[in-house]
Amino acid sequence: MSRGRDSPTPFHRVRENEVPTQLSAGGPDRIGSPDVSPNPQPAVEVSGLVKRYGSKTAVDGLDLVQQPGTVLALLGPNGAGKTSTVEICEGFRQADGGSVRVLGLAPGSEELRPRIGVMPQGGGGYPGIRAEEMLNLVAACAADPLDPRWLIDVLGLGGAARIPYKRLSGGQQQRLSLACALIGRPELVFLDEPTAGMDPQARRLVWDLVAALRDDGVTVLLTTHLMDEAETLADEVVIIDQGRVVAQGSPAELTANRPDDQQLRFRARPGLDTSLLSAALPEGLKVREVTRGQYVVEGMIDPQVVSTVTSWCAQQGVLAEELTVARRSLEDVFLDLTGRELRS
Ligand SMILES: Nc1ncnc2c1ncn2[C@@H]1O[C@H](COP(=O)(O)OP(=O)(O)OP(=O)(O)O)[C@@H](O)[C@H]1O
Repeated sequence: MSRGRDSPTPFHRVRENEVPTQLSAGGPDRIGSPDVSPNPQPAVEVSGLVKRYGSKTAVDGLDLVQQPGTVLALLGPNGAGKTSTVEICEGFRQADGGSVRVLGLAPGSEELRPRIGVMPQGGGGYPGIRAEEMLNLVAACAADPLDPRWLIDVLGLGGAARIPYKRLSGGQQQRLSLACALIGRPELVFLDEPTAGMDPQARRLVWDLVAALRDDGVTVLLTTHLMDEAETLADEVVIIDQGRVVAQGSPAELTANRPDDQQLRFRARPGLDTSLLSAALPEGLKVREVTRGQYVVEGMIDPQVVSTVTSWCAQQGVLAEELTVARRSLEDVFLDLTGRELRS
């Protein structure tokens, strides 16, 4: 039975603009039906995945395991192979090698279809169809859909319900696509770049919704090239580059800092002699030019180290710009592993 408009909803609305923050626990108000067995099988299991397009290897032996009820972010720059990986899991692309199981089943199997929700990159809808008509159509394909009206409200699309798809803003189209992914109460949702092109308010709404899904035990596999998105939402981050996993772990694990593992970063003229700076600093500190003109000093950063770096730069006749002492971010992890920036 679908959730009626007056019946309790799975979301607590705590803000004026009705941004969902959390799903209620248990009972009929769950969006999904998580696996609660003591040794749950992985929600997603990818092993040695390979995808080629002609001579281009887009996914190159990728492994990942996602536990049920978690949020996993595939983080990587454009072209890293995120969409190829996700669309193989969804059953929309064929792998050229390796194996994939989704909820223990082969991607694309009939049995799997009602159990997953898919938000593809860039959305896509018939230009003349109204937002609420589109959601009603998708709801009609589900055995036990959520109430479309309710979901439209939750996603802040109330004012756009009767607007044809083509006339919705990019962010509204994205939110409608997300509503379509969720309407069938999936156990597992794939969200490909869910906040691409959204303004900060809409992005926040989607972030809250993902957190709410997780609270309700729904498994979420999302792709993003935004490290703050991965850092905020994910239990597990898999950083991929050129079709390979370059690092994985929780955001805290990936960015973990020991007291002697701090970073001082600054920008200056490219090609400074880092061995000279290294010699001026206490032993144990490492100095590198990670990309052209972007320098990093790693180790125990104290006020004396900051002072030494700025005066050494002054002696070289260069200004140390954007000097920061910070814990490592996922962006730094990616930069250190690949020598490139995530946004490149
Ligand atoms: N249908 C296709 N035909 C040919 N090449 C493709 C095709 N789809 C993807 N590619 C290429 O494969 C590589 C990986 O693409 P993919 O879309 O999987 O990466 P992505 O990490 O999702 O990137 P983005 O964030 O830009 O979507 C890219 O070099 C892309 O150009």
